[in-house]
Amino acid sequence: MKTSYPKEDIKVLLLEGVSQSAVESFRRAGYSQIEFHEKSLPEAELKARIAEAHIVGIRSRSHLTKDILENARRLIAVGCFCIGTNQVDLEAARALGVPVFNAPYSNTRSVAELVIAEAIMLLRGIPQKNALCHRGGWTKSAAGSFETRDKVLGIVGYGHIGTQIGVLAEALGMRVIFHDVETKLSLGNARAASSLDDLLERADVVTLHVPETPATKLMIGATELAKMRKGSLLINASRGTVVDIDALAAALRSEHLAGAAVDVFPVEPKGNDDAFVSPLVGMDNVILTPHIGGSTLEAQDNIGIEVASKLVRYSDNGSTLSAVNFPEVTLPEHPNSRRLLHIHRNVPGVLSRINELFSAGNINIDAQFLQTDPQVGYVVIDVSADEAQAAILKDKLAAIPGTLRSRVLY
Ligand SMILES: NC(=O)c1ccc[n+]([C@@H]2O[C@H](COP(=O)([O-])OP(=O)(O)OC[C@H]3O[C@@H](n4cnc5c(N)ncnc54)[C@H](O)[C@@H]3O)[C@@H](O)[C@H]2O)c1
Ligand SMILES: O=C(O)CC[C@@H](O)C(=O)O
Repeated sequence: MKTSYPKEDIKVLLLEGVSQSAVESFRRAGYSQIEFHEKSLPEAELKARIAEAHIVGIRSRSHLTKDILENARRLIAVGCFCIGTNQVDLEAARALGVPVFNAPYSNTRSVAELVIAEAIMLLRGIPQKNALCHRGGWTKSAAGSFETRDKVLGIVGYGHIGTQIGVLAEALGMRVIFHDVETKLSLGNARAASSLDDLLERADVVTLHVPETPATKLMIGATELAKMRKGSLLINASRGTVVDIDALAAALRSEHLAGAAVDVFPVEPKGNDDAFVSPLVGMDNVILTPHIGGSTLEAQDNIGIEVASKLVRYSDNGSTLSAVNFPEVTLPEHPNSRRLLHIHRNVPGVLSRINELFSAGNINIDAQFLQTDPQVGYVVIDVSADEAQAAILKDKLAAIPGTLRSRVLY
């Protein structure tokens, strides 16, 4: 059957060592042209490779800017094999008619477990004791070493990760407070702080779980660090842009903070062979981890399956359920119809032009699905048409002013 993109011609580009479970999912779904890279690619190479690809899968390192996306003429969908989607210009992707998918839940438990472990380690002063032992030292002392029980944990960003941390922390006997821009249902005995400042002033351990947005950029700087309790601890496993890292280094040097655990950095190495540079390097009371909060085999395996299946579903069936930048439609299968997709700028008149086209051609519409957002309209039309009629319809759909993409799916 003639479609706009026969499966065997669809090129899938997978970067940053996404789990093999993703590769297997694409193969099982009949996709054979899969290009896999262990690392992110340098910008020029990324631009060249993505220009050939129909589907691209990335993690947090690859920045899909407007320029790169506009150059990716064949691209139909982007998969972020992680939670964060800040590395993709979502508006630019939407304006080009390219939905972006992610895995909003699959690694949240892994991050929560790491944060709890770090809170315990920091409260006990283990990072510095461990470092000293490695240098042949010995400090058998209870000074600066505390139980978690009854300590106040301040969670900034009480979403999927923040709430799980709250539940785990309460099981250890911690008192949980949180700050969020949205009104959130408190789980267990957690209580909303009256403001970020209130949280910073009360918490023994502050942990950050906000997304990277303009509002969270440098949300924790010198002023906020100064508001934290003397001897308190900071954990950042959200995004490197959320904390002013030089101000954090200064707060640790002055011993205002007793320690920190940092998993994400304003500038991160592109891959495992590149050097890591940070003002926190060499500080014994800081746990440094290479952005592995969500990197467990379980999480990566699940993310691979979750995001690949969303991309396959979109490519095979047109469903955009859970796309982060695009009108969402869930589509039933109509194997006896032909399915056409039309993505357009949401301007008056496009839908009537589409429908006129079918009535003029005396083509029966078996089912039609429409979803719009203020910028983009997405119409899926199942029709009784033969192969030649579908091809003609596709060309006519493509010629409607305001069209971003059109496609014969099956
Ligand atoms: N280190 C890692 O490996 C790793 C793994 C997964 C996620 N992350 C990061 O963690 C972030 C949070 O993940 P999640 O699944 O909990 O996301 P989420 O969307 O479920 O929760 C984020 C919460 O932050 C709140 N928020 C947004 N802006 C805020 C602001 N300015 N002030 C206060 N609260 C604000 C939101 O309302 C929401 O409740 C992700 O966006 C990602 O960047 C890191
Ligand atoms: O795997 C990654 O590169 C990012 C992990 C994490 O920060 C996320 O956003 O899910």
